[in-house]
Amino acid sequence: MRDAAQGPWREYTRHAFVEGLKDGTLPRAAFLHYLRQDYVFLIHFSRAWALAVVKSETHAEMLTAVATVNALVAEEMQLHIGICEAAGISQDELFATPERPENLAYTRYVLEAGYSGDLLDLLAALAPCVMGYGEIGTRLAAEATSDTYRDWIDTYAGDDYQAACRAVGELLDSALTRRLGADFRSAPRWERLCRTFRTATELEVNFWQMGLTP
Ligand SMILES: Cc1ncc(C[n+]2csc(CCO)c2C)c(N)n1
Repeated sequence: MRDAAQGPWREYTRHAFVEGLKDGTLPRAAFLHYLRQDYVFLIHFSRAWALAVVKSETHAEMLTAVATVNALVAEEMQLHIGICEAAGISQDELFATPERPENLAYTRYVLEAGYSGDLLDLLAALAPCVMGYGEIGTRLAAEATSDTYRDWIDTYAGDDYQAACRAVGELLDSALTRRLGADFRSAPRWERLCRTFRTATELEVNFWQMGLTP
């Protein structure tokens, strides 16, 4: 799926916003604006992962989906609350953040992929978010030249997050095999799933771009 999204994948994982996290040149105002939007994003993303529980067909699928819902609500949203609180942005303010159109487009696209499709359609739309941050985290942990955004980088480079990426990868592989067979890349649906993955990747690029314009 990533190979089919080549150009956008590179724009996503090497966006100017990401490079600014790496060398510490990203303005603090842009980072806080991004975090506030991302908090709203995570609310809707949690809903999409809850929909993955609904669309599961096995206990193993349910387990991974429900673990992701919990990680999102209990840990990742908590990270944003903590960083914003330290910057003087209260939780009430955070919750009341007006949603930017780039944010709305992305999360509702993912939810719609799940509403109108099955677990595969939903996972194809969810995967770029999970895997992209995994790639960005490991690269920045190795290449960062500043400690300004070290906490953020360490969250995504850390063992817990990397293990979550592997679990989602295994869920995607097994869900594909179960529904389309071991040779799922030759199935008629494969191309469309790759297109969904690519569109979600493009929406990630727009999200970074939104981050640069508070
Ligand atoms: C725009 C945007 N894209 C991806 C992530 C990362 N992320 C979103 S949900 C989740 C947990 C597993 O799905 C992770 C790591 C983010 N925070 N904001």
